[in-house]
Amino acid sequence: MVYNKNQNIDESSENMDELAQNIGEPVQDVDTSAADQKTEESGGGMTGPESNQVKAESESDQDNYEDVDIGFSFENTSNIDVPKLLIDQVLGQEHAVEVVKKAAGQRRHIMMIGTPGTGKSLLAKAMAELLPKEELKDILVYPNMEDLNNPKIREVPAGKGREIVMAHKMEARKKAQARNMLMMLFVVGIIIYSYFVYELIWGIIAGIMILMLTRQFLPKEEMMIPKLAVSNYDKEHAPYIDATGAHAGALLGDVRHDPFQSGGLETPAHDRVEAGDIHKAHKGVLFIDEINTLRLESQQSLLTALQEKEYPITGQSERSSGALVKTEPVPCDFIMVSAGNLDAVQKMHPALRSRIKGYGYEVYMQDSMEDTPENRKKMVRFVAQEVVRDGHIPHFNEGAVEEVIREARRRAGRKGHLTLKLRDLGGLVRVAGDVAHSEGAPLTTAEHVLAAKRIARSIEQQLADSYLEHRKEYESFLRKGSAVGRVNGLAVMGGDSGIVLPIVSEVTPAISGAEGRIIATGKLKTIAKEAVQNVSAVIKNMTGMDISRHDIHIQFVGTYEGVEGDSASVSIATAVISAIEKIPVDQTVAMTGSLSVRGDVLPVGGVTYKIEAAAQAGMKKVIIPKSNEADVLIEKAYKEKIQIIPVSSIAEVMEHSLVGPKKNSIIEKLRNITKINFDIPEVSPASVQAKNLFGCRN
Ligand SMILES: Nc1ncnc2c1ncn2[C@@H]1O[C@H](COP(=O)(O)OP(=O)(O)OP(=O)(O)O)[C@@H](O)[C@H]1O
Repeated sequence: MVYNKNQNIDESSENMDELAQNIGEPVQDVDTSAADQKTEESGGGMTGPESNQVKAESESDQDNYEDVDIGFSFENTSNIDVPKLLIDQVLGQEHAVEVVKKAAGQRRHIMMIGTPGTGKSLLAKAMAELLPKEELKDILVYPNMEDLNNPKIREVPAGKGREIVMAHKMEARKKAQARNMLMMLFVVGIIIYSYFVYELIWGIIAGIMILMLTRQFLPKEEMMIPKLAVSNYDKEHAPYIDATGAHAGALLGDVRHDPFQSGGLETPAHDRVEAGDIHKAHKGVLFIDEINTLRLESQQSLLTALQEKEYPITGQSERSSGALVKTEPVPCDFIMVSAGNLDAVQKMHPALRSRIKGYGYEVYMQDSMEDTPENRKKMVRFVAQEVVRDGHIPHFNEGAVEEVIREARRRAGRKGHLTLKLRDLGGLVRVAGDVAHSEGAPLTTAEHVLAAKRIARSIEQQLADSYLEHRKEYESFLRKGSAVGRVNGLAVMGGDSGIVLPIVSEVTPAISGAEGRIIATGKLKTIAKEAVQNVSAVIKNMTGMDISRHDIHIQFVGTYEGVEGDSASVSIATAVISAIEKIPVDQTVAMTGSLSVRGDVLPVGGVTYKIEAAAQAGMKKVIIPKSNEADVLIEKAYKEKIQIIPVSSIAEVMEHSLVGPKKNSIIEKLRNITKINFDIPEVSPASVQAKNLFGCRN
């Protein structure tokens, strides 16, 4: 089934030619039609004999993008069975599922590393369902008459704690009632006696004083009632406690401050004890996302709790009366599921990491799965699950599910894969359902999903649109003609929104006698800075240009949020070479690619989003790394707007981006140096994933 997706395209890009103006750099109007014709003849911009074949292949890929063969027919997702157990609802994380099942049986800790929204907390919840309910316990805090500041702790079977507290309350009430009755009789006796022997007023005064003294000195039954610190009454399964971002008190337990402390109005110490997440997770699962954000002291205490399986509760604030109180050790035999990205591993307390390594499993979460009939079926089930979980939106018909799968392909960013960033995809399902619901439609259809795609745009996508509008309005990038030292680079924001990132270079003589410098501006972060250094190596070593007495300025225009990643290195190299050699760059071309120090163009992330951004911005051609070619899944309407040029080397980049006769000599130079190794080694999906995890975005 094919739907018209043209609604998604920003139509304003139609009139962009009128807007192109000279900004800062001298712009030359160059007739590029000859070059266009040449690229068309050579098979859509590719050079070499395999170009026609590649074109045919990419066409068939793009057709695949349109067709979604689920392999079976269904009326709507209400006909799809949703598994009862959460573990059976998890998609595409077979390894993690296996580990969770194993770890639940052996009570082992797990660390899950991977992209947000791929099911880490879902798996932790699923693990809690797998733990035996019979082992659950309640935890009671009792007063310790020998040392009131050291309350006693008792562990009882789940549900029993509530019964014990109720029994104590009943007992206390009965005792209090009997005592009060006796006291009343005594006081009435005194008043009557006074009335007859002395005067009534003395009897009333004596009665009030006796009542006050009794309140002060007689035992207070309420104070002896234990506190139910952890209750598992009526729990369907073992507890799942999410301690993400918890402060020390919430994580390890706390003792509340008592402003009265004495004089009969105080609250007994045991009654002020509050269990922490580690105690509430006793016999269950404690989930901590971004564990590295916990303070080091909290991580240390967590480690003690993991080792000892019990941890006393004390007041966390030194200035509180709660700090005087410390309970007996409180049981906390939980399974810890920690999660995060690679950063979490690096910044985590080494002893805690080593404990998990030694007594548990580490799992790397997948962020895409193969686009097979089996997995497409799972995607159908996913949509059904999300509809059921939401509980308010109408079920999806077959066409709507196909549209969701199409989007899953696009978001995967890898040929033949479906995304596993399912939280975001679930968001699309919910918005589509909301659209259908607001229209009163009985089922969610493909049109609702398409409408949802327009509505449910991430902040980054909206920001990217706003950038594009501003940049068009203020002509921050050119879309016509050519300019020296100016390149339309491409970047990704937030993982799913492409933007045009203009890069400008200028070469100026260095201060007399001083060594030339490379000055890059635009809030560059570590990898981007390194990329600039590598590019300078390419320029020095490969072109043989003498730049030792020149300063090379590289400016990333309008990058107020900073730049990270190395995928602009091809654009930087082009801008700098253009500036040094005074060869103009075709401004109808946008480009992305990582550059090796040998001049090879290496793959980058987010290539589909970048191409779409280039098309939306009005570019005519986009240069991408050849090894990313298979990842391109752009929507049909964009395909008609832009020509994709896959390249393997910097020489090819120059061929397709520089204009004018002077370009041939530089291309020749670059070709001679890079021809030794034109074949780029296949990049493993894992390395691209790792790169994404480390946040390489531009
Ligand atoms: N692999 C999956 N299978 C089925 N549903 C999933 C999967 N991954 C995510 N989801 C859906 O997305 C929701 C959010 O996922 P979850 O909170 O588990 O992600 P996460 O990896 O823990 O993300 P974060 O690190 O941001 O907390 C789940 O409740 C579920 O609806």
